[in-house]
Formats: sequence, structure tokens, C-alpha cells
Amino acid sequence: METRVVDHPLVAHKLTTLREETTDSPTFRRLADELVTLLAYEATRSVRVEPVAITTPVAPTTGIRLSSPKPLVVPILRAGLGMLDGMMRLMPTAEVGFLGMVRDEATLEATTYAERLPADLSGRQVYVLDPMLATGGTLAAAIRFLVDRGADDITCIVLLAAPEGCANLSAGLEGVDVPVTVVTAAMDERLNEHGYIVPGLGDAGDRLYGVAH
Ligand SMILES: O=P(O)(O)OC[C@H]1O[C@H](OP(=O)(O)OP(=O)(O)O)[C@H](O)[C@@H]1O
Ligand SMILES: O=c1cc[nH]c(=O)[nH]1
Ligand SMILES: [Mg+2]
Repeated sequence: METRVVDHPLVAHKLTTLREETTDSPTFRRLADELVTLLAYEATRSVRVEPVAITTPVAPTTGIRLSSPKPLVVPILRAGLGMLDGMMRLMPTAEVGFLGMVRDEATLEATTYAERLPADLSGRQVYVLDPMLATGGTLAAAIRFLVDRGADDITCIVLLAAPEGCANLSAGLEGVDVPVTVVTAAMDERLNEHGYIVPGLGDAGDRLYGVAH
């Protein structure tokens, strides 16, 4: 597994406001959206393309376009939904599938409660969106799910990652034989005793959409 921390002053600037406890939901949603577009630029460096012949008003030439089948973007509900528009702005012709997953706040185990994905992901490049890589349990389960369906290249775009979560995720992917890349806006210090990222930004889903009941 490769981990890339995007080192850019605009990313750091937006992330700082996102973390602030006084940042309200509308501002949080806007910043998450803007951050994803910046991260997606880095995360799509290896998106698959193919040559295409075109004619400009001046001359014929060869350009490139996204290969077929198109990349699949998979936001992990709930919080990953806050990253979808920012991603699709950069890659509007991608397809979108959905995974609903929730972490039990006592055991920190992730379970899947919803799935709407193509049955066959053979040969598909997949971009998974989830703002938080905490213990890594959610992303490990999501990646296994996608690989079991045939996905052969997976890039996870997260806003914050914890070092313990990255180590767990890498260990949890033992035996997974496809390239996995994590692109994050920051690698934070650690997890606290509740499995929250420190300094982090709190509960991303609650900050985007309000407290879940
Ligand atoms: O790395 P992990 O320890 O598995 O934790 C990360 C997960 O926790 C949060 O989701 P949550 O379970 O709170 O669901 P929500 O998006 O509905 O709020 C977050 O959006 C990740 O999916
Ligand atoms: O810090 C954390 C950890 C898991 N999920 C969140 O939303 N925030
Ligand atoms: Mg949550």
C-alpha cells in the first residue's frame, strides 16, 4: 500500500478551517468539497487513459481521454457523500457506486448496511471516498469488498489519516493482490482511546450532516 500526503499550502489552509470546532456545517461542507477537488488532482495522476484522434480548428492531432471502462467512484456513506461532488467536478464522466458502512463506536468494528455497485468490477479502477481513516477498519472492509468484485486498482481519498490506521490497513490488506493507494490531506498524530483521530476534526458525518440518531 502506498500512502501519499498532499503537501500544498491551499490544502493546509482549508484543512485548518475544517478542523476548527467553530466551523459550521455549511462551511464544513464547502471546505470538504473544495479539498476533495484538490486531492483528486493528485489522486488521479495514474488514471487510465487511451489515445484519441481529434481535429482542432487548425490540424488533426492525437490527444488522450479516459479509458473504457470508466473509473468508478465509491463514496462511503454517510460522510463520504460530502466528497462526491468535489470528485465528480474533476472527473464528471466517472461512474458512481455506493457503499453504506458504519463503525460501532464501542467495538470500532465496521459493518456494511448498504451496497449499490456493479456486480462485476473486473478490470475497474476504483476511487473510494471517505474523509476519515481512523482505525482503518472501514476502508479495509470496503477495499476487500471491491477486490472481491474484481476491482484491480484502488485509490482511497481521505481528508485525515492516523498512523495506526494506515498500519492496520496495510496489515489488513495482506493477501490483496491489487495496488492500493491512500491519498490524504494530512497524517495526524494518533488515535485517542475512543478511536478518534487527534487532533482530527471530530465526527466527520456529524459535522457534515448533523448528529446521527
Ligand atoms: O477507520 P475507522 O476506524 O473504520 O473509522 C472511519 C469511519 O468512521 C466514520 O464513519 P462513521 O462510522 O462515523 O459513519 P458515518 O459516516 O455515517 O458518520 C468515517 O466516515 C469512516 O467511515
Ligand atoms: O476521528 C474520527 C474517527 C472516525 N470517524 C470520524 O468521523 N472521526
Ligand atoms: Mg460518523
